[in-house]
Amino acid sequence: MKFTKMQGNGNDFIIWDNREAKLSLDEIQKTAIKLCRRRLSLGADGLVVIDVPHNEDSSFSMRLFNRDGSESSFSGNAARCAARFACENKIAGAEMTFDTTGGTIKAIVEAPFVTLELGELDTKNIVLDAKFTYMDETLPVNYMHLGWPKSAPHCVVFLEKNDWRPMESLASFARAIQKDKELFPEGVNVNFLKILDHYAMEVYTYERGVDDFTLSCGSGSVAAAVAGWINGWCDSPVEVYNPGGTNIVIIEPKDNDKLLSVKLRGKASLIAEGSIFPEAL
Ligand SMILES: N[C@H](CCC[C@H](N)C(=O)O)C(=O)O
Repeated sequence: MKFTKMQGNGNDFIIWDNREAKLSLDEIQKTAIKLCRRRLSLGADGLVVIDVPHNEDSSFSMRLFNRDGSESSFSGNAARCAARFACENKIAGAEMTFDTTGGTIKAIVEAPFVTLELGELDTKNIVLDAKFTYMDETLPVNYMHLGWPKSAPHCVVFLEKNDWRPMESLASFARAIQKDKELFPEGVNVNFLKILDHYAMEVYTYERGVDDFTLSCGSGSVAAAVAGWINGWCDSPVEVYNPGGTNIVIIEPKDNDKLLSVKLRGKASLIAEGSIFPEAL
């Protein structure tokens, strides 16, 4: 079994081209769980599966399976990696359209950078002015779903710029939010956001399906930038600093700010390609 390893700002993925091998969904989910184990196997935050396109204008389709085998409908960093993989392997040109579980998107590859055109986000579906309380502490939160038509849930938690609490305490807060099955029946990615200035923010994402902080989350960066923009704290383009690198989020309002056209730009780096031995599985 041949693989490619890639990373987008430290969010690392194993890329599996399923166009010929045609593993079943069940086999793919089992493979994701086995291969993503750190130290025991290849190790990654998720497995990206490339397959034949579903639409005439698309060059390929992609799906992302988290390290616990669950599927996410939308991933910014994984989509950038998929686009660069497709370009390097001549599955698509440098400007391409491809299908994701969260809808058909466009990408432009200027290696190692990739810009994704993610389509339009309807602001009426974003929950503003919410709060979440855990262990006697209440923090302001916003939540939204990203991906069209199937979407991934994101919660943005606002921290003060000088809030330097340990990551373990943020992790406990994130897990408490994830446990709220009434608000988030499908689980949720929790993004902690600190506004640095009008064009820059710091974001740490505790990811659903990984059950840990990743070094970067592309969709989390989009959710945080959109929340910052909607609350009037930042303007586009927003530089989102994740521990693993920087994502740029470009937001263009349309129809009296009812719709936001969103682009995500960042690195998608090639690490290695090779064969997986049966013992890795
Ligand atoms: N890290 C990814 C998101 C993975 C999504 C996932 N954890 C979920 O929604 O289940 C990103 O760059 O957007």
